[in-house]
Amino acid sequence: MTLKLSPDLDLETHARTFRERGRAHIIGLMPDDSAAALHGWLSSDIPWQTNFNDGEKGHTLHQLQVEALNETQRQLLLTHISQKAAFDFQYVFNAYSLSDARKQGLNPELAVNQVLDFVNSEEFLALGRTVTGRDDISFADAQCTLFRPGHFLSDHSDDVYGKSRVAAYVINMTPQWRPDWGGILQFIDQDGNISEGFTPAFNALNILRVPQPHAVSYVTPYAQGGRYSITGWFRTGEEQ
Ligand SMILES: O=C(O)CCC(=O)C(=O)O
Ligand SMILES: [Fe+2]
Repeated sequence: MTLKLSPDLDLETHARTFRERGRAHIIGLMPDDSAAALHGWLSSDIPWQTNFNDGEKGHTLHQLQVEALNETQRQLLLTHISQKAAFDFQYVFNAYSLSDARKQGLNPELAVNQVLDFVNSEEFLALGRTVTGRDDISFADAQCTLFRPGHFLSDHSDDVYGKSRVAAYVINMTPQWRPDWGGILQFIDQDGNISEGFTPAFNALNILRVPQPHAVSYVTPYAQGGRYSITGWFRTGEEQ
């Protein structure tokens, strides 16, 4: 199954919205069969890791390491993360980096790996160039993410020195979600208000200009089913 874009996307309208607001929300990104295939890969065989940060430093726990924690250790880790989140940039969520897996030759048998080729296909990069108005976009990196209850990503702007990020993209692959379950992609204005929020959706693409303050709100304990996405950045220069 090769993933495709829907043939009838109105990219000029999204480009105008992006110019005006610094972001765009594109529904019906792929034909139904592509969306169903991607959803199948995301909800079955991914070796999810747990990503969290301690200040500037990112940490990744592999599934076996998470399973090896006893209840006390798990609670200590979560308490530590919550305490840091009160005052500092903080995140915790499940992820599987397609870019790192490709570089390291990991799990070559997984069908989901081909999503990295999809986001680097001429048609997906052309979509990114048209919507952002930036012809110099040359590649995209990608990771699968899964936010479950207790996961969040606090206020940040995606602007990392040396990464040449033009815009972030988030392919929403969550079949069922309610806005009051949390996990909202929130845009934070100068007064600290939420100027816009995108609720997890199915087969929709968010594109957001870098830099701009945004966050993924805390996923409540009663959220069902998981918030699945493919996330990455449209970037310039040599692929790295
Ligand atoms: O998952 C999302 O909606 C946004 C993720 C994000 O902001 C990031 O990974 O930097
Ligand atoms: Fe971000």
